[in-house]
Amino acid sequence: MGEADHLPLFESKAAKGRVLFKLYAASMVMGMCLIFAFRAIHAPSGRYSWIGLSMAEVWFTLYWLITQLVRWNPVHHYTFKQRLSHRYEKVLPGVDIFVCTADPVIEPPLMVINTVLSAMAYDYPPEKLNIYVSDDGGSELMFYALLEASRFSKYWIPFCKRYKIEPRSPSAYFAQHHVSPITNEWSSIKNKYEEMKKRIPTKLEELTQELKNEHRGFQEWEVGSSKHNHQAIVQILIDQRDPIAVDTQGNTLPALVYVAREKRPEWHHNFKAGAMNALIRVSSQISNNRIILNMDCDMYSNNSESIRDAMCFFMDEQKGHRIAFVQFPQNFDNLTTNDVYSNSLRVINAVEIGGLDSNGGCLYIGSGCFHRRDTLCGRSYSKDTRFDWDKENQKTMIEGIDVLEKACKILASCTYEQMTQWGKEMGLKYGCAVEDVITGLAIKCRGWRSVHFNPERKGFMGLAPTTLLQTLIQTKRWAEGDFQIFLSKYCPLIYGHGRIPLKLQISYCCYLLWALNCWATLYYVAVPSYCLLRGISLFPKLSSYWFLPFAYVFVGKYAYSFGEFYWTGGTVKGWWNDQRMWLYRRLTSYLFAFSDVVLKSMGFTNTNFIITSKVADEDASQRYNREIMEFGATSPMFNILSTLALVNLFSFLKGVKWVIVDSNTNCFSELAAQMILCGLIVLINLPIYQGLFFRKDKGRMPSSVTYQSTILAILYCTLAST
Ligand SMILES: O=c1ccn([C@@H]2O[C@H](COP(=O)(O)OP(=O)(O)O[C@H]3O[C@H](CO)[C@@H](O)[C@H](O)[C@H]3O)[C@@H](O)[C@H]2O)c(=O)[nH]1
Ligand SMILES: [Mn+2]
Repeated sequence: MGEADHLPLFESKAAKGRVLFKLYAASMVMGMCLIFAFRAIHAPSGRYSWIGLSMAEVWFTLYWLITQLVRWNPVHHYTFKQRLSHRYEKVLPGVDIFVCTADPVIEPPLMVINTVLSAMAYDYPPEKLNIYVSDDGGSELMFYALLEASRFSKYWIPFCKRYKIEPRSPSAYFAQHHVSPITNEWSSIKNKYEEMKKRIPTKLEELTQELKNEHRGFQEWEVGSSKHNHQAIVQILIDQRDPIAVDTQGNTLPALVYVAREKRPEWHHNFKAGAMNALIRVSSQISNNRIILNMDCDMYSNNSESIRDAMCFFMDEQKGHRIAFVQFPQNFDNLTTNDVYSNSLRVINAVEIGGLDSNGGCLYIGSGCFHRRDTLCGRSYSKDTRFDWDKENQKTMIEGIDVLEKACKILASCTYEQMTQWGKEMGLKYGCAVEDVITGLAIKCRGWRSVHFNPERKGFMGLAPTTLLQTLIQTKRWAEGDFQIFLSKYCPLIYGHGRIPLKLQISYCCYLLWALNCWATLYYVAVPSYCLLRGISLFPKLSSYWFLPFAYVFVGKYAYSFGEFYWTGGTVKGWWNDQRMWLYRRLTSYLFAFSDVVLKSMGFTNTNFIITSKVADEDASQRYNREIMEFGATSPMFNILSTLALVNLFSFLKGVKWVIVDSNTNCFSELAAQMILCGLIVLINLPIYQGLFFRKDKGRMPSSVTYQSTILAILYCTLAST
């Protein structure tokens, strides 16, 4: 072994500028202490609004402290893929790639096969890749699309590899490269893609018997079977042992397997976690690769080297044996310039998760995560854990394809998990809306570490929701799942005690306590405006020294958040939108998440998983591209947002009237802070007023919401003024 053989396969660097950050944090803490001193010294006796506000401030401070811990010492990792290839090219482990889809209408098969094709074209020995598609929609349309993809891959993979193109999802590639750089072959492959697109039916009626005759697999769909009621279907579309399973250059193709686990109305299917567990079992029968990559159907591979990146972590001689999973950030390619719904997860990806990583291991957040199979299946870490990568452990199949498929069907049946540890100690955990976060936490509590890897060229690109309601519902699912974990036996502060570092336990709370944020925020939005109407002052006078800490903390917090957002590549307007969305999320998603968790713990509701739609109608997507906020649906969430926006508008106007019309400057000085607060809330809510009163398009606020919230707001204000 030469000198070079001892160099690590990855290195980690701490972020710079930490001293400045720590000074800033210390000064903020001082500011906050002064605020509490003011609250204590000036507390008017028996005023509940004051006590409430103080409590809200205590909460904000506690939560802010957690967010600082998450920012304390972020690390970034860098991989050395050449060293990997130099040392291990021959013994690179096989990878099973899981793609989950659940509904052919809101997750169009064409999108799914683009994800599949991008996975098949990874820069990795193709004989070591196995792609498994889990179709919870149990749809023949999906199956047909996959059949087409298996044929197209014969052309697509050699094309990708010869010209080293990126990204390797055909639709994303052609969208980014309008003009051909490589003429002839480029046009021919593009034509093939377009033809394939035309052949894939979008409606079941278009799937003719003639098309179905192309593959024996269609016989698996029994008469009367539906999304929620059908037998297990496992079809190996590309069998690597088959001599014809080669691309146009004669290279082996990655294996491709279609799986629709059995669904019966009387059996709970446990959403994505259930699908993943079925895939873990089915794949163990077919390829049993040691590394598993999970991709959501809407998230294609944007970087053909990601598998090699992940291997640099797993195969590192020094630290690799303890790493259970490598999570790539989730990036989105359908965001608008200023990201109206703040879906980019910009700061979370660039700052927070790296911080969690240094505090003991990042979160598992679903799509874009590489796992070791055994850790996902419940194995605990022990000091002697060592992996022998040289030992070839890919399964060599001897069974015929029919026998294999039959065996797999049993593994994908409803009854298989009965009386087993699946969903508990094995595989992904059930019963939580964020199966990923809870599973990742449990893995870390078994002694493993994890890595967050955020390379220059993004690893995965997905679709973010494109309407306000979809965004809020998605956030609600996340906040609900997270809060559920906090209240469960897996609460990191208890379950993690002695198992993971304390700073990681607390860091987890940054997300697990999202839902609780609703109360303090709701209070801050609803009560100061109420008191403004009554003429009750809740903050120090403008001329008082006590005003300074408030101003400092407020400006400091937002200036910092702006800097962070801007330096991680956001725009000014994007930051403003981000602030608005945080407010809306707290006022609606978190509130509903909180209530649902409480109701669930009392046994009134069940965990649900509302799948985010990946399609939007023409009209709505035009508005999305123009960054016009989309309301256009009735939802109690909109009622809350509109009512609060109006309440603040009325209070602000009343305050302005005092100052300007009545020239009551004394009153201004007393209530200035509240007026500023209301004024800012009004400013940030401009899109709501537009949606309520000024817009004519289909995306405006439904008139029922307008009426209801106006009446409510007027009632609230009348109550305050009397
Ligand atoms: O019954 C179900 C429901 C969903 N899915 C799949 O789960 C994935 C995620 O669903 P989506 O509606 O796109 O949710 P997102 O909020 O975008 O997903 C994020 O949040 C989820 C947890 O809430 C994680 O599982 C995901 O990996 C993460 O990207 C999709 O591929 C779905 O097809 C299933 O396979 N079966
Ligand atoms: Mn998604």
